[in-house]
Amino acid sequence: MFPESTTGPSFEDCSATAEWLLSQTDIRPLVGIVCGSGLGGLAEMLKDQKAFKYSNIPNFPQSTVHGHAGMLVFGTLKGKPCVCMQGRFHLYEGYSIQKVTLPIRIFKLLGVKTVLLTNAAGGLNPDYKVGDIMLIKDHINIPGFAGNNPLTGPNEERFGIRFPSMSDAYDKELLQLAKAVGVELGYGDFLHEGVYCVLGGPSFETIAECRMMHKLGADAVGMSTVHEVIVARHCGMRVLALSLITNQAVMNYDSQKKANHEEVLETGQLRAEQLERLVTSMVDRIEDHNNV
Ligand SMILES: O=P(O)(O)O[C@H]1O[C@H](CO)[C@@H](O)[C@H]1O
Ligand SMILES: Nc1nc2[nH]cnc2c(=O)[nH]1
Repeated sequence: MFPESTTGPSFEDCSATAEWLLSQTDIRPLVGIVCGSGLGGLAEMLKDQKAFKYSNIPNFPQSTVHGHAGMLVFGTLKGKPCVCMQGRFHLYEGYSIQKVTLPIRIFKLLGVKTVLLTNAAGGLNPDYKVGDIMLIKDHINIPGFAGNNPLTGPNEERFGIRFPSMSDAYDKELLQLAKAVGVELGYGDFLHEGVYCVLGGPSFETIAECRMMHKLGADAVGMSTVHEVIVARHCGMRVLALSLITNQAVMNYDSQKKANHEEVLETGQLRAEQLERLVTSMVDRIEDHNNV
């Protein structure tokens, strides 16, 4: 028997939420977008919007973090039906890891095929500058090392298999496409491909932890995304994820710098337009791409 804390919302709970949402809108989304800290402006690009406050959606958690508005927005982007989370959930908010990732399963039940995840992250790679964009090619799941994985508990076969692979978590074709689109948009100078490391937060990292993560092969660090990727891959959706490098992780003992959420949100605002253009162009091309 699994302890209650690892059972999470049931398939029936997820279905009830998805059915409720589908009864409220005619939009049948194929792309699901998650906005990172300070990146909620992405949702405003959707046309013909139908927006739901998280507090009005059955079984949905509430956003508690500044920079995460707490709205689920349906609409079209370049004519493509999308659903966008303006605000995600994090482990440090006190939600179970199953609750943090519940919206991803709801995406699946809404009919989403491709998930586009964004986040704000600290740069560990010394070549990265504040404002750079990193396309995520792989991750290091530190909470997962300690058994905190969103698939812990009885496996729900209606979503996926017990032991999904993660070596193919980040869709290679979508990564190539994102790189090409980034270069077309003139972002080549500040676009990277790298490894994202997730921690539980909410405290930022120590200097020793930053050095360790960099030595382990991580290029950026954050407190989200990876759990969503695992759940999305478990139920067979394709994933593209990107980090906006909102601050440089502190790696030296003589540095006076301190990571802070205000800088994270400010950098989000600074790069909002470019990020919106990248996401819009990707959504525009994803369907063409899927049809190949
Ligand atoms: O990953 P997102 O949701 O963008 O948020 C990032 O920004 C917050 C810290 O400033 C943390 O929640 C971190 O994970
Ligand atoms: N853990 C972590 N999350 C972030 N989110 C944005 N910047 C950072 C950072 O430096 N560290």
